[in-house]
Amino acid sequence: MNQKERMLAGLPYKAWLDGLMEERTENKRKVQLYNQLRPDERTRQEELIRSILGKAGKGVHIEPPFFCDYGLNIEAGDNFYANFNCTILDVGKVKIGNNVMFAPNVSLYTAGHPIHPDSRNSGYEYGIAITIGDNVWIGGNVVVTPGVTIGSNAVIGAGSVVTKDIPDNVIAAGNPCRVIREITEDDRKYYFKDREFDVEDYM
Ligand SMILES: CC(=O)SCCNC(=O)CCNC(=O)[C@H](O)C(C)(C)COP(=O)(O)OP(=O)(O)OC[C@H]1O[C@@H](n2cnc3c(N)ncnc32)[C@H](O)[C@@H]1OP(=O)(O)O
Repeated sequence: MNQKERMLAGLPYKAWLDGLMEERTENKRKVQLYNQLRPDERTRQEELIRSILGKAGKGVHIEPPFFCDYGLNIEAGDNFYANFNCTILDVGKVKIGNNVMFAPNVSLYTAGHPIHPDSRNSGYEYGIAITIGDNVWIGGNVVVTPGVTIGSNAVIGAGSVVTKDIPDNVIAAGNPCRVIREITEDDRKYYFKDREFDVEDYM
């Protein structure tokens, strides 16, 4: 296996060999262009983000500035929205489901380095896949660490550091991120805490 194949297999690999550095440079060039587009250049934004991401469903919008290593290792479903300053270290695969929203400063880190300093200084690093289900809302300043899966319909509270898998249908928050409670039918009619919708078309 070359270093790229090792990287994608979640094995220790060296990030500057076998064309990986060139791929990152090419991606950074596109990302820089994306981040410099004017807000009204919607068609160009859409074309460029589709050429950066490995896969993108219908209605993907990522607010600039956005940062990622390769782009190609990110798969986003339909209706993906990421607010300002999203950082995705996509050394490993990142799979994002349908109807997912990221608040500002969400960071997904598939990448990591060995713990022991001698192993770390060898230059080997790794990327372990991150998976986000459907209908997930991730609050501002959330960090997701390598290998985590966030279940469908989950809400991740602002400022959380998600170090372990989060099941479907829960609110989870904190550092480390833990389940606060399940989301149930009772949540349907509220838009914030005990404030009920005053409109009919919210479902
Ligand atoms: C796409 C975009 O751009 S979105 C715009 C950006 N907005 C955001 O990032 C806002 C994100 N919202 C949050 O983090 C909210 O706190 C929510 C959605 C998690 C609140 O969910 P609720 O069910 O209403 O939780 P509630 O406020 O009742 O709190 C329940 C408990 O969790 C705690 N809690 C709530 N949010 C957090 C959090 N982010 N971190 C740690 N603890 C939290 C509360 O303090 C409370 O604890 P207690 O029981 O000890 O008193």
